Amino acid sequence: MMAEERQQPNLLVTGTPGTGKTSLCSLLADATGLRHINVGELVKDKRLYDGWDPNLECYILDEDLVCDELEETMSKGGNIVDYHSCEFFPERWFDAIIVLQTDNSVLYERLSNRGYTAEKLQNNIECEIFQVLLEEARESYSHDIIKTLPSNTIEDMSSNVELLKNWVQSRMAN
Ligand SMILES: Nc1ncnc2c1ncn2[C@@H]1O[C@H](COP(=O)(O)OP(=O)(O)OP(=O)(O)O)[C@@H](O)[C@H]1O
Repeated sequence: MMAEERQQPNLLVTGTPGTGKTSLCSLLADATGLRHINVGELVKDKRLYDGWDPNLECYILDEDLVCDELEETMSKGGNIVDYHSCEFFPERWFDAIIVLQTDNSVLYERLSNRGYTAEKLQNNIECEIFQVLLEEARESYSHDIIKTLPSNTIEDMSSNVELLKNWVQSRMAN
């Protein structure tokens, strides 16, 4: 289904682990009534994986299984998808791609608090320094639907929720 046939938009919120995707998506879902889809949780719950990566300490998701699982829901619209990758989703699913960005020192602090191994910590900090998720989004989606938002402070989180809530509402009014 093309974007214009959806009554409610689909958003993707992406960014390096720890930038605040889940926190933002959860608040935005409450504020808009849209459905929050945490892809990491979905993969675990429905076993949509293909093994475990011991280096990155995460499941290796099966992209085809994930896309098949989500197709019907996404075609109806009204979803906020939360995941630290974006290139394997069909381009037609999304009306907006939000890339959260966090300063290295702030991100380091957040990820250290999670008890990550040194290797995982370094991988994630490098991912943020090299803007891996933003590049991935730019390679996969039209640049005019991509928006970067800062996610350093609670004030950032509130203003991001407000901005995206307004965007969703104006989109639905049209
Ligand atoms: N804008 C922000 N200001 C201050 N703290 C934040 C902000 N965003 C998130 N946090 C905090 O940072 C931690 C990580 O947030 P969250 O789990 O939402 O990130 P995530 O990007 O979804 O991570 P992952 O990809 O690993 O699931 C949480 O403790 C959260 O409370």
